[in-house]
Amino acid sequence: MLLLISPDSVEEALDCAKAAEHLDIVDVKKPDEGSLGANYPWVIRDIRAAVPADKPVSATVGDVPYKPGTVAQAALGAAVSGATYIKVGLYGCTTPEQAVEVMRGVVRAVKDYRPDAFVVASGYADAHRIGCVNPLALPDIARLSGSDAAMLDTAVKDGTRLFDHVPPDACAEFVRLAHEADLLAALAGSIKEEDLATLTGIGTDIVGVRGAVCERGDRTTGRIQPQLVAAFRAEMDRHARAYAATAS
Ligand SMILES: O=C[C@H](O)COP(=O)(O)O
Repeated sequence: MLLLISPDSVEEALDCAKAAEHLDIVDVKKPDEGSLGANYPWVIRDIRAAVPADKPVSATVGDVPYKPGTVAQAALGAAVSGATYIKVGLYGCTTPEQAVEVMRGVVRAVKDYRPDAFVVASGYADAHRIGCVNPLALPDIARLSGSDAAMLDTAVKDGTRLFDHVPPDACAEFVRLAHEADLLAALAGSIKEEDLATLTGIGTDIVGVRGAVCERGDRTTGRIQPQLVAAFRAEMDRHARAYAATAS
């Protein structure tokens, strides 16, 4: 399982860089603009310059509206700024058809510019609270649009977590559907260390985290702490070993 960590600034990205050996993807975000809030192009560029070259930089395009042209242009902006993982939160899409249309535009805009870029179609585990597409529709949306991964996060950061909205069995189905479609499955949403056994067991490919590696567990007022990133990774590795031992 890969570990994706979401800093909100160059300063936090530098703290991520101190823990670079423990993480896999640095995900640029602006949490005060929403769960998948988009940051400025120059922040993406500066973070790309600040973290080791072998660590991919991801950028969120935002909790986007159903405006395919606007979103495609924004996604290209993230790619031009140096991100190679482009994440789109399909917040304003109320049907799978709308979501596929948005993601097709993103895939074309990004891959015309950079064919090896990795496009992530993200939905929300708590979609019922905001009226967007069903979480289990995401793998099909990603497949039909030519995206590379399907992801779930939570839209409302109020202390509720991924499994409060999409229980482990349904997350397992999400991962199964993603794998059946040859996609990576990414899961996030106030994930804590205690969730790692389940996430490992269901075959999650990428776990996305912010709050759990911030001081006081506070994704808004706390800053990412390199030692918390290292501790989180150690737990991931422990569960990976335990799972491999039981599987063999
Ligand atoms: O992409 C992952 C998110 O940044 C998750 O943030 P969170 O762990 O605070 O919910």
